[in-house]
Amino acid sequence: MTKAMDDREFEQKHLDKILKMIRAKKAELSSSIKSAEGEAQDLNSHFFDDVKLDYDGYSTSMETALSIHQQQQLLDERQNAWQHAAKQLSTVQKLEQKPYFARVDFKETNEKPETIYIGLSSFADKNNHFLIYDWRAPISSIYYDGKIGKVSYMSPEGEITVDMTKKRQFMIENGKIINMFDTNESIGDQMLLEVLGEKSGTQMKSIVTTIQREQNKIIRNTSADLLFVQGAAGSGKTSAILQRIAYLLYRYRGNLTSSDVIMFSPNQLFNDYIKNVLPEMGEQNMVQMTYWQFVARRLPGMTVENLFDQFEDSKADSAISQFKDSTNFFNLLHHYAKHLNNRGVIFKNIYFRNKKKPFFTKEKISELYYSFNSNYNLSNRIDATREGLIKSLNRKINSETKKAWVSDAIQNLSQEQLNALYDRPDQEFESEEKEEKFLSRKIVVKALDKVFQQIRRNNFINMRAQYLNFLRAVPKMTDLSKWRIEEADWQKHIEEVKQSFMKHYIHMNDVSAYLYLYDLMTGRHVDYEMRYAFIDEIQDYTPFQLCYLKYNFPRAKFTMLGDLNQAIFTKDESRSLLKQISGLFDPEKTDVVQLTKSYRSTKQLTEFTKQILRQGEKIESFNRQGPKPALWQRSDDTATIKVLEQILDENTQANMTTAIITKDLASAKIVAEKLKEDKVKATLIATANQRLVDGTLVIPSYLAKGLEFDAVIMWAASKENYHRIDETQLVYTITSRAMYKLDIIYTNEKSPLLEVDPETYIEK
Ligand SMILES: Nc1ncnc2c1ncn2[C@@H]1O[C@H](COP(=O)(O)OP(=O)(O)OP(=O)(O)O)[C@@H](O)[C@H]1O
Repeated sequence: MTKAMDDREFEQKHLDKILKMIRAKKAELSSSIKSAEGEAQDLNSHFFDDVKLDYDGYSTSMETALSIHQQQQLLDERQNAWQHAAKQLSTVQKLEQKPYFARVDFKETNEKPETIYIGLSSFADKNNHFLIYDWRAPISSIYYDGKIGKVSYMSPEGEITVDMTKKRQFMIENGKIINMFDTNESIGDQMLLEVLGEKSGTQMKSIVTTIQREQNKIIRNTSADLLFVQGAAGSGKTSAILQRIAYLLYRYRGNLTSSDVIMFSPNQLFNDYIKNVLPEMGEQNMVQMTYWQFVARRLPGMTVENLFDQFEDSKADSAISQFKDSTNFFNLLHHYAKHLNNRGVIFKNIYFRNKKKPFFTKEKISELYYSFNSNYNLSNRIDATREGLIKSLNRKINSETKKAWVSDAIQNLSQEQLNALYDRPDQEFESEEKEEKFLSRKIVVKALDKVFQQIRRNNFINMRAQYLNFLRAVPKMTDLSKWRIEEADWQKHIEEVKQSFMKHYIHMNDVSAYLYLYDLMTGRHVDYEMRYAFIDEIQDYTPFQLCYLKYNFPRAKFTMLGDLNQAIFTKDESRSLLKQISGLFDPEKTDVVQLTKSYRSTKQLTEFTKQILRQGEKIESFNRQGPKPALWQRSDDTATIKVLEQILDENTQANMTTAIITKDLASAKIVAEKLKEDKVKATLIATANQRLVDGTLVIPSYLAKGLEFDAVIMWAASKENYHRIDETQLVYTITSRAMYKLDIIYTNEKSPLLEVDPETYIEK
């Protein structure tokens, strides 16, 4: 028998032994869950038998309350035991499918040699001896980090160096080892090749078995306040974030829960794409949001410019936008708000019934607001004003009850409405006059609730006018010519903002500033609880937005990941992003990591796509083989559709999912329509709220962010369609979505942005 066979046999035996123990544990847990369930049911059905009921008068007596409480506690304990066992069972069930994926042998100085196995979670025998180590345990780090020989890892007691003598990887299916490799590399290419060779699906997968060394650094970083990751398309940024969240939840278990972690992602489609990764690793998903959701939920009365409009709005790269997106603009707002402490807050009248005569005039509100001491800050001022207004509101109740509308209202009440006003059905009054007084007061208080709510919600501040006032003040606070902005253009811009406000519409480059001004004026409480904030696809955020997120989550540690080469909304502005935001964090606590290797695509595809970039030379390809990209030039639309259908046919035969990526939504609709006419099955993804499905998709570029497909067809890649230099990032984003096969179709001349070494593609 060869040594390899020997080893394999040995490992299979070990696996069988572990599996046996796992199954025994599973049976044990299942039965204890059953009995816990039974007991809880029993308790529940006898709940009131055991509780001493003693209803005396209106309130439950102390003894009854205590008895209910005790019974409840008993139930809760059972419930907890049950929950704990159920969680354990689900872990064990996962382990049963794949107990572990690696083994490392190592020796610590002056200690005996050790062998450990690493899996998705830990598993111990009755004596608490670990048979499987969680991949996030300190010692597991050596599997990801080191080559054979001396290697260090961080333990809770500090750095420990060991001598690693073996590193073995397993592929296990249905209790059988189907493949195993001994490797000297951090993670052997062989294993990675196997994993990457698997077909894509509508759901992202965890990379826990093959985390790369550089990725591991991101995952296990606990020191940085700002961890900034710049990584090529497909270098595993998104994968690393999700693994990092799982790691942090493990590392700080008991202190950190998934609700203390928030992740901002490019769109809803993407959220859907990644939603299974954490649950597969046995963790709960974090709070997930898009920036649009984050701001729009606070402005229910306004329409906030959406992704679609933002993409189609070509003015986005003007000098004015650049200025409004900058940290300078953020700081200007702060200054402006400070000056409001002395004067300048714009108020609104508050009305009640009479639409002509205000209930509280704006002059009176202003007088109240500025009557407070000048060392008040803005938020105290607003609180005091609110209180003052509520006091005067209460004072007005009496005089209001004497008005004619109140007695009219009482006359017109139905018996049912009347009954609802009394405190008790049998309420008695000394006289009719007293009863009328009581009812009048009730009616007035109810009607004034609207006014009360307006005060409570700070609706006496004229926010829109205030924001416009700020924009008007900008030229006095800063020299706009430094931003290449003419005064007249600025005035025109203000007028445009005003017009859109009148239509209750707000642009993306106003919304954060608008909310920030509101927050500064009202002292809205920011979220001190959030401990970790993750921002994926950072290149599509403006410096202003990042400042605003930092302001909203002052205690959170930030992880920002992105590829400045894929900036499809902010375009070239993104280059200065890191510089602009680095000022927000302590430089000592800022770590910047670069990921240069692309794992998504085959060597042929990466070699092609990286040339599209002006600075793409840093991107390394991973040695996985596939066909070269194909360029299809055809003379007219009929011919391009024919080619499209031919490629789809080939891809489907080869069992590949294909995304046809168009520049915008309009052309995606046209393509989908044409395919439908020809009875070719394809799903149009028109909004981010749709679901990803198997089969062929037609999708506009800005919704394809962060996703990947076996095969991509770039539609209408002509010069006419893509010619601006700032569309480079867009073309790169589209083409880098492909894992295995890329076809590019166009009529007439091809886009100059696709001018690359002809050796790297084939023309068909
Ligand atoms: N260490 C790894 N082991 C196995 N697969 C990996 C690894 N790293 C990345 N991948 C795979 O590479 C692909 C790209 O990863 P991911 O989407 O995380 O990259 P990204 O950097 O976020 O890409 P983009 O910026 O283009 O959206 C995924 O299929 C992922 O599973």
